[in-house]
Amino acid sequence: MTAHNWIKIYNESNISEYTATRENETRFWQSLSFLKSQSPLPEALKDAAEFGIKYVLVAVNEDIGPRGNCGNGGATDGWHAFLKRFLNLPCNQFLTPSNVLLLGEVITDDLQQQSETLDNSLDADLTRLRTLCEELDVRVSAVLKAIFDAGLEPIVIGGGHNNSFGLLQALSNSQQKQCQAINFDPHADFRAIEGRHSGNGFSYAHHAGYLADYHVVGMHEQKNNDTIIASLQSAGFTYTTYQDILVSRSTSLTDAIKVATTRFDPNLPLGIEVDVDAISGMPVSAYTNCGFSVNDAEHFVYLSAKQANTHYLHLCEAAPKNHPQGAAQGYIEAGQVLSGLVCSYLKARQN
Ligand SMILES: N=CN[C@@H](CCC(=O)O)C(=O)O
Repeated sequence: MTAHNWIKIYNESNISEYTATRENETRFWQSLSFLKSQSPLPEALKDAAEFGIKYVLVAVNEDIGPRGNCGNGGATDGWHAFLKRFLNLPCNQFLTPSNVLLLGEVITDDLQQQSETLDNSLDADLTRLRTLCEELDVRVSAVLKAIFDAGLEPIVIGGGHNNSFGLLQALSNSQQKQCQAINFDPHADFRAIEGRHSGNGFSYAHHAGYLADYHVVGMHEQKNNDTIIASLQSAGFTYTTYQDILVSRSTSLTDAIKVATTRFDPNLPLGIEVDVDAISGMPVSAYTNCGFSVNDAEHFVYLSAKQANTHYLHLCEAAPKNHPQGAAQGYIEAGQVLSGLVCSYLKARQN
């Protein structure tokens, strides 16, 4: 199976349910490009790059990873909330996404379907969820490698943080180099090599030799056990805690980001990771009201994306249906936040 088998490529008909028009304004959906070529994905992406495309929006609609991590479902829907908002933003002098390709979705439907009846409180079902997550890794990695090989920057939205593994594997294989990642997240996602899930994307990437350096911004002191912290430290990786930034205020968010950006090797590729469960009140797999603000997250993305060696943005774990006030509110808020983060990335990369 190749990358082409694992992608559902969008055209206008896939977004018509989300879009509206307004007189005298051009909206983002009217400025974005679709992949029109009949060629296999790798060639079609290279053609798109030649036509001036720089950024690629791609979805991974799944919640197998968070459920395989003994957590809640719902991360299947972040992408749809994002589209509803992002596609209808007005193009203007601040931002017009004319070099952005709306590629589509990594195919997950069959895996999601197989996972539907699995109960993560039962050992056998948990093992099966982790096996399905491994199958998903293969697809994410294949599609993302084709994007990186074409010299394009993916913006990956949806699903659990498990997909950091496929992203880092793809980037490392494409560049033939180890990678670095900066992660805005209360969780280090450096759990044991115990079967794939959303809590061990970075430990697996390190174990497999894809991750050379890693810094977690806003790691929460009460959301990581001793084994996770010890494993992170023995890998030589670092963190700045939520408590450092927002409780004792012994450092600022800006300085916490600079710990990584000043230390990281400019010759190695960098991935920007945001688990939106870092943000207070977000509808996510693991809800918190003790987190960062939306504009903190936007600042994280903006400042990190200013690094010349940045290769991707990954926004994961949004689960609109888990909003305490219901799905409708969850869609509105997830859509706004994910759109704000993508715009912060594009603005940082384009200026
Ligand atoms: N990517 C998230 N990782 C968290 C999950 C927390 C939760 O679902 O409650 C972790 O492993 O701790």
